[in-house]
Amino acid sequence: MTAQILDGKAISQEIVSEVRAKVDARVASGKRAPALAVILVGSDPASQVYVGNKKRQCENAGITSFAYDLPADTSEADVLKLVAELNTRDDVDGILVQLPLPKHIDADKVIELIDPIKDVDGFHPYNIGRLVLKMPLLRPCTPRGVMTLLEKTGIDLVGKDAVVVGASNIVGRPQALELLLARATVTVCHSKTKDLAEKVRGADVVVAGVGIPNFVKGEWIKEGAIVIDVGINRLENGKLCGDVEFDVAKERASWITPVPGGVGLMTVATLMQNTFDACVNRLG
Ligand SMILES: NC(=O)C1=CN([C@@H]2O[C@H](COP(=O)(O)OP(=O)(O)OC[C@H]3O[C@@H](n4cnc5c(N)ncnc54)[C@H](OP(=O)(O)O)[C@@H]3O)[C@@H](O)[C@H]2O)C=CC1
Ligand SMILES: Nc1nc(=O)c2c([nH]1)NC[C@@H]1CN(c3ccc(C(=O)N[C@@H](CCC(=O)O)C(=O)O)cc3)C=[N+]21
Ligand SMILES: [Mg+2]
Repeated sequence: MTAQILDGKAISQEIVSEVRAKVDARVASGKRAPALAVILVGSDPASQVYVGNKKRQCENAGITSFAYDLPADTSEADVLKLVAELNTRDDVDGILVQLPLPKHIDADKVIELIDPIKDVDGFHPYNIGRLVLKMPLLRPCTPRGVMTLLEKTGIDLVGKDAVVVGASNIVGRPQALELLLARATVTVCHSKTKDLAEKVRGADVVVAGVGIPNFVKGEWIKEGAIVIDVGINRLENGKLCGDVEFDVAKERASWITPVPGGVGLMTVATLMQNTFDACVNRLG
């Protein structure tokens, strides 16, 4: 079987247009547009690309964005002070602190200070806890974006065997919780997992978020499986590639996401949805 491509570019544009329509209706009713504050500490080139994409999609969605580009040597105390101030500002609905932060700043401490109602990344323990307890509020963007892609296949996830490769706080763990909420049977794999190939071979749905190019071999993919590649790896030749051996996997999968043009774009589009939702949650 040759896979159909799950087109993150087209689907993310659809999502942003839907948010735009809701923002326009909101503004037409006399309310203000949603607003997102984005904090970037330092000048990591990949982070600059992602933050640039976020600002551009805010414009497309009609969402106001406030950029806080801080030098790499900004103290932890100053970042915490900024978050505390943004928590109190009535004209800010969403707060996003771009990760990774420089080593001298404790990211967990910064995330925990964000008011959960403004936590559009969905990383705060409160929002993760809500997802665990089957009552999600603001859901992490990447896994929520993956669920949107899975919906677009039209395939019912109920009772399907899903394997998540990677168990990080921002990708693998919340992805497993999302799939469980959708009533799939979920296996979460990580660096200590035995017989990874065998686990992937049994999967109807594979989500890979590891950070190693071509780590998931195409030959492991079950005929007809859905393959979602969250990995973003930059090769020495400057090209981006995912965690899945795409060319081989696409000959076995029913659906597959490309890199670039897949999950990354959905992450940013989902951030627009979360920012709209956070605004409505706060202000109606
Ligand atoms: N498309 C998007 O929007 C996003 C993409 N990404 C990309 O996704 C990838 C993962 O990111 P992130 O989750 O932050 O990465 P982390 O490094 O935080 O986590 C990687 C996970 O992969 C696991 N892992 C590492 N080596 C192996 C191995 N040999 N076998 C099985 N599992 C392994 C780790 O296991 P252990 O827990 O045991 O350490 C860990 O759980 C990266 O390429 C990143 O760039 C990230 C965020 C958003
Ligand atoms: N607080 C926080 N929230 C995040 O959501 C967050 C983060 N920190 N740190 C880093 C990861 C990674 N991430 C991506 C965003 C956009 C693309 C993206 O736009 N990708 C495009 C192109 C990227 C390119 O050209 O480099 C694509 O895949 O086609 C990828 C990855 C968000 N993350
Ligand atoms: Mg990480």
